[in-house]
Amino acid sequence: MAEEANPFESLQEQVDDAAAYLDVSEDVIDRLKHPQRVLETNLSVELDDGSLGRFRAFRSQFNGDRGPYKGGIRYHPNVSRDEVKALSGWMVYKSAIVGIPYGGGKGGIVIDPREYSEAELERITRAFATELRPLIGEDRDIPAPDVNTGQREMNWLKDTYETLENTTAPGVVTGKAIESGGSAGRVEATGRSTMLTAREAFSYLGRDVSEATVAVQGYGNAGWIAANLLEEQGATITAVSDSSGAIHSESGLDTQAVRNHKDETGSVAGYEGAAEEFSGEELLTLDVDLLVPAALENAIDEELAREVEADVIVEAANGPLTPDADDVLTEREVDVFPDILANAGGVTVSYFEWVQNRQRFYWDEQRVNDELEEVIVTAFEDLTDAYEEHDVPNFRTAAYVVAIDRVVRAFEEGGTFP
Ligand SMILES: NC(=O)C1=CN([C@@H]2O[C@H](COP(=O)(O)OP(=O)(O)OC[C@H]3O[C@@H](n4cnc5c(N)ncnc54)[C@H](OP(=O)(O)O)[C@@H]3O)[C@@H](O)[C@H]2O)C=CC1
Ligand SMILES: O=C(O)CCC(=O)C(=O)O
Repeated sequence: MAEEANPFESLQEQVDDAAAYLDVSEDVIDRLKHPQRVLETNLSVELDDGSLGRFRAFRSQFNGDRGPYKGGIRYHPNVSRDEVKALSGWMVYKSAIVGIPYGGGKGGIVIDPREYSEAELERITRAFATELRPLIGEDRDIPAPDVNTGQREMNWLKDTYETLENTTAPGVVTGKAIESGGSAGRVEATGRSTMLTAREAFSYLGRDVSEATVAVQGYGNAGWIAANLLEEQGATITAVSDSSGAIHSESGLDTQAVRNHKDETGSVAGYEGAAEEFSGEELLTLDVDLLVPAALENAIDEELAREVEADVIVEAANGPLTPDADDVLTEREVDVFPDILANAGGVTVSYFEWVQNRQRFYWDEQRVNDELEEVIVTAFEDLTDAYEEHDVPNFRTAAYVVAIDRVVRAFEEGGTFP
């Protein structure tokens, strides 16, 4: 089996690919390929049985030229220093392409949260918040949810920070519950931008997403909402998967009923409305119009890319394609619309949440969704304009051309120190 791609090297390759189309010096590009700083820490937390749990945790602050570091916190056994570095770099270019005033950061704890009680997870999260406290702040670095974290963890982070700082600072994290200062529409935002990107992509390609058949890998926050909103657009969701495997129905799955089944049983497997079940990997090579990877990095490598049958890929996950897979799909003329645009709804509505927190003035869901749509449609146009203007091989490189140019301009116009 081929060696797993290192996501940090993937990010660096993506930056280099786009830099070839920009008139920017090598040292400035090099600066855009390395994080500013990475916190690595070991959390010591008492477990329910009285033993001492030890957990490695990271926070990478990649680049702050366009604003405070911003990005989620992931709980997963595969979290690593290089994964967090890559994810924080992707945040830089994501914020830039949608034009929101943030840099990029990302954090994570090496943990399988399913093995711990809620009380243990709270102590672990509060221990991490204590380590993060000197680095984060409403104008410094603003965490948010990612894989296996959500409103609950964000509330604990905020509460710990505010207690230690003896202040109120709701904008120190986003993705909070509404009662703790969260924004309407944040839970749905990542899936919503995926749907909007797919809608714009199909229209750009002279097609209609309402007529598309769709397969979605991953049925968590990003995947299930994307599936649900695409179904609402009229698309037929023929297959979805989670870590237990994939379910399939040629006539279309009822996404809400699948969600209810997963809430009750823990997985999509066993959903009675499915005609058949197969491995999660098989879902990625189904003959569908649209494939939405919404799980983890490196879902599609070079070998699998040769077997992809979808016409269009819209990336809800961060980094689901290895650079080699990207090359194969470009050669095979499969249109890939990149993560830094397609899942940018999460950070965009996080930005709206932060604005609302700073103003202590809250918007209704319609306003959030309308503003999000405008941001994504504008960014999509910026991306396709760059695709047409530069002789780039694919939409990912076009997105990076736009994003890198914006970060470089902020750096150069902001001046260098000393
Ligand atoms: N949450 C957010 O706001 C944002 C998330 N993202 C990105 O979206 C992706 C998903 O995150 P999110 O939805 O938040 O995370 P969740 O933890 O909510 O969901 C992750 C989903 O992926 C599934 N999964 C894991 N491994 C596999 C696999 N091998 N095959 C199929 N499915 C698998 C999980 O299965 P199971 O349920 O069985 O565990 C789960 O359904 C990540 O790349 C994340 O960085 C991007 C922007 C914002
Ligand atoms: O909402 C945010 O700030 C960031 C979400 C995130 O981690 C991501 O976009 O990958």
